[in-house]
Amino acid sequence: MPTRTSLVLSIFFFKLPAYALVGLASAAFLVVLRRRLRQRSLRNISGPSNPSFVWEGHWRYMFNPYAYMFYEGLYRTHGKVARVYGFFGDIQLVVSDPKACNNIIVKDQAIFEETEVFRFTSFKIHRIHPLILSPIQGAHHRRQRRLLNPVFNVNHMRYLTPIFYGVTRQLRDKFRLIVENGPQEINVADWTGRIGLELIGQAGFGYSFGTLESRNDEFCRVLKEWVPALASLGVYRNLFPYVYKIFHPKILKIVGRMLPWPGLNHLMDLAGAMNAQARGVYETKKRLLESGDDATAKQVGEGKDLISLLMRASVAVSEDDRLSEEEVIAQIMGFLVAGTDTTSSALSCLLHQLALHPNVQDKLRKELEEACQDNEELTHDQLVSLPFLEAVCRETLRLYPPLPGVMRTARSDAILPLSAPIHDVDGQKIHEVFVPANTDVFVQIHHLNRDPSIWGPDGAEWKPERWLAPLPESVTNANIQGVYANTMTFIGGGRSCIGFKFAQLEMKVVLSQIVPAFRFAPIKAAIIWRFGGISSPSVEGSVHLLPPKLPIMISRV
Ligand code: HEM
Repeated sequence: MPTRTSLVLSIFFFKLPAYALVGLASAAFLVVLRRRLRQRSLRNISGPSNPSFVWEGHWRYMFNPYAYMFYEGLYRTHGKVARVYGFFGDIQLVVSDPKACNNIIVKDQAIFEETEVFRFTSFKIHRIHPLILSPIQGAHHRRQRRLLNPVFNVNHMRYLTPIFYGVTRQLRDKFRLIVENGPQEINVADWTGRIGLELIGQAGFGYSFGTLESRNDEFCRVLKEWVPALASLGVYRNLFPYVYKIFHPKILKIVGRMLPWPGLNHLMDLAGAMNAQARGVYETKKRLLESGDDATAKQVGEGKDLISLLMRASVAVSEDDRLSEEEVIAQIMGFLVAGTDTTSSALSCLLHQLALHPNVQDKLRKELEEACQDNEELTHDQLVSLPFLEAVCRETLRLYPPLPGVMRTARSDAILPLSAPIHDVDGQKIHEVFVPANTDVFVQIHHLNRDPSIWGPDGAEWKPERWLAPLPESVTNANIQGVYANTMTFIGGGRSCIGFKFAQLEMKVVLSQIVPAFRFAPIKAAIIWRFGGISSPSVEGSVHLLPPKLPIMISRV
């Protein structure tokens, strides 16, 4: 006969945990079943079969540096709305139909919100405060945008222009030294990474990272590795929202460190480095602002940088609207993540195209030389009025969007109208797609921006001249509601890129200084532009994708 104590012990140690496990498993099964039943209408959408039901579906192909091949195949075989599989057979949609994309990003933005996976993996991993780029939604997000908008307006861009020139002069001097004794091969991706960080440092935070003086190379690497490191977690990122809801972040941090999972450990190291850097910038700024106007005037950027403005503006508003210390640090981190690698990728790509198209390069050089006859450094207004410079930037950002896609989740049932009907798996025409609540959708900016039915049969070619004539009617008719040049490169709606004018100005200042001074030519090896999270170049056949490599010959003009 079992004693009373052994009975209690067996219930406590064996039966209760077993019941709890069975309970949890049954609850998870019911959740999955309910979702599958609700998603059954999506099975009619054309798409590849599920390579692994239980675990990762297509995520292995969608989030790796070779993802561009998968998306290309998907687009060619299944068209502008394709069904793919995620975690435990979850159905997701990859969309590049213009009307459907407008609905997701603008018209129904209240329904299609940032995915939980993005919110949790990106920022909670290091327990940083919610920031504009991440979990915050609704009123909280609008409040932060309200505070940030003025620091990104055109007037402020005029103030920032001289800061951009200061940094770019440093780059030009470096290039001059490199080509002193004749043409040289340089890794453009490395240099654009350095200048991208220094520009955001000085103009964004009034802080020099010293990347053009060969200081802080390590931090450039951290930023370049962040998005690929996130993508490398693959489908396992789906677990994060659940574990974060159940366990305390401190426990997760300790457990995360102990897990034999190099990808996660690496991501935590990167997040730690970014957090420390962002805190360092904040502390420096705070000290300077507290020491008064004289000290601020002497710092890099003379206190006109975005974060100084934000901190001052934040003091001036009511207590409820004020950004807390953690929120400002979060903004710094957000700008670092959102504004460095993206601009670096765009600039690299533009210089690559100029190297491949010497005629375009000459034409751009001529326009810049003529404009700079009286003054080597053009004002903001002069820069934005140069038609060919504008055309070259637009064409690059259209054809090679640094962020090739964004992800959203339908918070409630939604209907996606289509600009042209698609055929379901039975060959029936569909004019709209019913999207059940909790379905993830990927807006495929890369394919939308080069769609031949919008941009014409040469939509996939780099032709800056297309912007010098009126655009075809098909572009106007597509009515793309992105904030930039009939494209979704910076998306649209309430979550559009707040830094899109900043990014364009960076690109234009850099080009205005280096194109008249140097000639860029391709090397023999082919360059491949890969994307998983962010577009980045590498030499064809190269196994090492990080750091990105874009070798180009540079010589004096
Ligand atoms: C060529 C360069 C850039 C590109 C292509 C780009 C693209 C984008 C895209 C597509 C988004 C939306 C992401 C999503 O919703 O999932 C975004 C958001 C954002 N970007 Fe950019 N970006 C660029 C440069 C910058 C710069 C230079 C800054 C800051 C100085 C910046 C700050 C932000 C912020 C703060 C958000 C979040 C906005 C919000 O959630 O309200 N970006 N960007």
